Order: sequence, then structure tokens, then C-alpha cells
Amino acid sequence: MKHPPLLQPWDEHNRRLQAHVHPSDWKSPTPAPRYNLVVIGGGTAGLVTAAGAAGLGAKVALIERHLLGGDCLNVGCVPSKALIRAARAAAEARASARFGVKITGEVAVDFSAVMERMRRLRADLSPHDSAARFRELGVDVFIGEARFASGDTVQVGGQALRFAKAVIATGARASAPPITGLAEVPYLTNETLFSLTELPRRLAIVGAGPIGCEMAQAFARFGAEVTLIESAAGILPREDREAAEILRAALERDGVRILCDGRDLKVARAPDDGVIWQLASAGQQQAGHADRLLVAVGRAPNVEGLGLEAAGIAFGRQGVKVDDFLRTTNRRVYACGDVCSRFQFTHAADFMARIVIQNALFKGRRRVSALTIPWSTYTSPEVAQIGLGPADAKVRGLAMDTFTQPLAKVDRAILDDEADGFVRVHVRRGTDQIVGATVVAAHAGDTIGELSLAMTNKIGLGRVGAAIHPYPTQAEAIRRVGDLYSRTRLTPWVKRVFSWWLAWQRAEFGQRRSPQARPHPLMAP
Ligand SMILES: Cc1cc2nc3c(=O)[nH]c(=O)nc-3n(C[C@H](O)[C@H](O)[C@H](O)COP(=O)(O)OP(=O)(O)OC[C@H]3O[C@@H](n4cnc5c(N)ncnc54)[C@H](O)[C@@H]3O)c2cc1C
Ligand SMILES: NC(=O)c1ccc[n+]([C@@H]2O[C@H](COP(=O)([O-])OP(=O)(O)OC[C@H]3O[C@@H](n4cnc5c(N)ncnc54)[C@H](O)[C@@H]3O)[C@@H](O)[C@H]2O)c1
Repeated sequence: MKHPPLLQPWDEHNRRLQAHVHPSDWKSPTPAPRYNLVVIGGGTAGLVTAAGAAGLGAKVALIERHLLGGDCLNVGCVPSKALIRAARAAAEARASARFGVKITGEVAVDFSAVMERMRRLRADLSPHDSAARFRELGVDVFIGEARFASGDTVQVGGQALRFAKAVIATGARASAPPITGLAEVPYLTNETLFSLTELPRRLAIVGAGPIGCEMAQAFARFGAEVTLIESAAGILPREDREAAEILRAALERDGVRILCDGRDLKVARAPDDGVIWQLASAGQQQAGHADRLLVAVGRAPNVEGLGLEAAGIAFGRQGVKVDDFLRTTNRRVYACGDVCSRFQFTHAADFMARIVIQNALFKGRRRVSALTIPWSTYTSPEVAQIGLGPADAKVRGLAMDTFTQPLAKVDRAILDDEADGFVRVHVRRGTDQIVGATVVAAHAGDTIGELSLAMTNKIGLGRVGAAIHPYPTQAEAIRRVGDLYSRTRLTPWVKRVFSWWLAWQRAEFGQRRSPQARPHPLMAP
């Protein structure tokens, strides 16, 4: 079977990537009479399910139609974070004078070198998700489009795979919003953005969610003129508002033009093959011309063409319908990852896959609602969140106490010139039970892991604050939020008891010591 190249540009790195994740000479195995588990989709959710189940001795088939590794490796987390790192290097070089470091001459970004680095690193990471590795793990890997033929059979490339259990892990793709003129203009999504070899001089981005914000900052730092268009009142509408405001200011400092509260967006093809756009933003008419348009307005689940009806599996616009055990309306079939979850993150797909292995193969009763899932947007500063924010708490009628430690008062953040941010922790009112947190910091994604550990293991904020953190670190901010909480334990009554006790100690010490008190020889007159 000979495949055309799936990845552009067709250079040595993409050839290496494709050889791992979609080998053109791949021979599909002869199907087993029946599988314990047939996994449809070879992104994070499918790969973790297949590897884990095979490791426990199950007979597993894994079917991928495009690139093993899915969005994360090929057109998501991995390439975007490689670009973000390069963009940060450019921003740091430009800011070096602030640290007393002089760079003479212009700081120039070689965009094609940035993209080549990304392609090289992506190919370097790809053996882990490769067809060959999964075959070695004992998984039967099929490359082709999967489709349910019935409630216990999946069809791929003319072969029928019978299963005891199956997992739908087909992920999601960029959704196309109803924007006037969009169908007539060329536009990029995450599937095509990472194939660019030339930096667009002017880039318009629709959607200021995580993709829009991360890429707006990266491309602005590469030197593009970036306009970020958002229909909600502010960027990152799902995040803590103060956090989003700090990021908005940071993006504007990087030169991103932000147009929120966008209405009546219209796009049209420009004579130079670029895109002309216009909209009303906060009531003002705005227009511009971009060489490239990136659309990042959320994801649509991959449910089409899967034969879900033939297998009695219910689905809707939000994806495959699952219960709290990740089981679909066909009791033999489970789902995990972006295709069935509103938490569309790699680590969420990973942990849902672990639940599916236990529930599907070992009659487990693990619930997806029991997962505590953090997330982070990898801008500068990063914005990370876990659990509930004030808006969610209001909806649930949960009373919270909130403690905030600004980084402007954390020594290491000041010394690093990264003091724009905070650590904010919400606890159930009157207790130290952590119910949510927001971190805005250079490495918020790393920092939130500590709060994830605390929440998952029911460690209260008081105990988090009692853990010694090395000085000087930015993570000390977390310990200091713990201190803020502990100080609230010092109620007026406790304070009165303390001052009575200390006064009594002074009196007692005075009485016992004064009769024998001798002046020190050196102090003698
Ligand atoms: C630009 C971008 C940046 C991101 N950055 C981050 C980040 O920093 N951190 C983070 O946690 N998350 C990030 N994400 C989200 C993350 O990539 C997804 O949550 C994750 O990839 C979901 O994994 P999945 O296995 O559910 O789906 P996918 O990765 O989409 O995999 C599904 C697979 O199923 C295959 N498939 C579909 N239909 C069929 C069929 N009928 N037959 C066979 N195969 C089929 C597809 O080809 C695909 O390979 C990012 C996403 C994007 C787009
Ligand atoms: N760092 C990370 O973990 C990371 C990074 C990138 C993507 N992701 C995942 O990928 C998912 C998709 O990312 P995304 O940014 O495309 O989606 P998103 O749904 O998170 O954000 C889309 C944004 O587009 C806006 N929008 C919707 N329609 C619009 C329109 N017509 N005009 C202007 N704005 C419009 C929304 O208000 C929203 O702010 C994320 O939800 C996340 O789960 C994660």
C-alpha cells in the first residue's frame, strides 16, 4: 500500500515522522477471531488505552486513519509548544537590555529555522507513538478508516474485527464557525498552521481561546502583525477574569491587536490572495487586511462516518454520549478523549483512557467525575486553572473563601522580572479544603501540579502551607497562600488566649528568675 505524503513540507523530518506514525509500507495484521478491545483512533486517548490494555494481557486492535499520535503530537501540543519556546527566546533576546545585557544589532527571527526545529523535535518524539512500537507492545495496528458494522464488529480496510469491548477515541477537529464569507477564503486551522514555511506579515486570528492566545503571542514575537478577534467580552472567556486581564496586557505589550466583543465578522478574499476582514468590536467598526487567517474557535467531535447508528451508539453535537463510567449507549462500547469530553486536553485524554481500561476490561466502577483536571495556557505569563472558579461556585451555590498571593511580593518572581501574576486558591468556606485555584506565572502550568496533588489527595491548604518550599522560588507563592489561610485561624478569641498566655509567661519568668538573678561578670559595674 503506497500513501501520498500527509505532512508538508515533505522534508527529512516529516518523512521520518510519517515513517513512524503512518508508515507507507505498513502491512495490516490478520485479525484475531475476537478482540478483548478494539480501539478506534490513535491519538493520546487511543494510544494510552491500547498500550495499557495490551500491557495487562488483553488482545487489542488499534485503528488509525491518519497519523498515530493524533492532534497532540502532530498538529497540537507538540508543534505549538516548540513554536512558543522559540518565540520566548526571541522575546527574551529583545528584553535583554532590561537585565543589563546588550545585544548589538537587530534581533531577527529566522521563521523557516524555527519551523524546521519544530519539525525535527516532533519527529524526534514520534517513535513513542509509532506503529512499530505498538506492534512491539503486542497491539494489532491497522491503518485505515474504522466504521462500526454492527454492535460487536468494526470494519477497517475490508476486514471485520469482532470485539468483546470497543473504545471510540476519534478526537475532534477545528470547527468552522458561521462567519460570512469564510467558505470563500483560504484559511488556516491547527491542521495546516504548522506546515507554514514563511512568516505571514499580517496574521488575523479568530478566537481568543488557548489556541488563539498562544499562537497570537508566538507569531507576534516572530515579527508578524497579529490581530486577535474574539466574540466574547474578553480573551480566554473561560478563565479567571483577573488572570485573563493580565494576559491581555501582556499580549498587547507583544504587539497583538485585540478586538473583543466582536460582532458581524465578515471576511472576503483580497486581490493578493490574502483576506479582508471587518467587524464591529465593542460597538466600533474595524477592518483590516491579513496575509493569513487562522480560525481557532473550538472543536467539533469526530463522529461522522463511524457507523455509530449501526452500533446503537447515541451522539450529538457535543460528541459521543457517555455516562460517568465513560460507557456509551452500547454497553460493549466506551469512549474517551476529545470525542466525548468538555475537558479537551492530552492529560485528560490520558486519565480517561485509564478509567476505560479498568471499567471495560475489569468491570471497574471508576467515575470520570472523580477526576480533578488542571489545565494551562502556555502564553507568557502562563494561565493555569484547576477545579472551580468563582463563576462555577456561584452556579453550584458553593460558598468559598479566596486567598491570593500576588507575585509582586514574591522575591524570586521580582528577581526574574516575572512578577505579573498571582496564585489564587479557593477553599470551601470555613475550611481549608481546596476547591479550585488559578495561577498566573511564567511557569504556571508546572506550579499548578502542586495544587493538583493537594486536591487529588485531599490535602488542605493549611498543610500545603506547612510544607517547606526552597527560597527563593516562585513556587513559594503557594506556601504563602497557605500562610494567608493559616492567619485566618488567628481569630480575635485565639489572639486573646495567646496574649493572656504570653503575659502569664512573662510574669512567671520574672517571679522565678528575679531572686537568683545575678549580673553577668562582664556587666558588673
Ligand atoms: C493547537 C493545539 C494545541 C494544543 N495544546 C495542548 C496543550 O498544550 N496541552 C494539552 O493538554 N492539550 C492541548 N491540546 C489538546 C490536545 O491535543 C487534545 O486534547 C488531545 O490530542 C486529544 O486526544 P484524543 O486522543 O482524544 O484525540 P486526537 O488527538 O484528535 O486523536 C484522535 C485520532 O482518531 C483518529 N480517527 C478519527 N476518526 C477515525 C476513524 N473513523 N478511524 C480511524 N481513526 C480515526 C484521528 O485521525 C486522530 O488521530 C491542543 C490542541 C490543539 C489543536
Ligand atoms: N494549552 C492547552 O492546554 C491548549 C492549547 C490549545 C488548545 N487546547 C485545547 O484545544 C481546545 C480548542 O482550542 P480553541 O482555542 O480553538 O477553542 P476554545 O473553545 O477554547 O476557544 C475558542 C474561542 O473562540 C471564541 N469564538 C467562538 N466563535 C467565535 C467567532 N465566531 N468569532 C470570534 N470568536 C469566536 C470563543 O468565545 C472562545 O474564546 C481548547 O478548548 C483546549 O481544550 C489546549
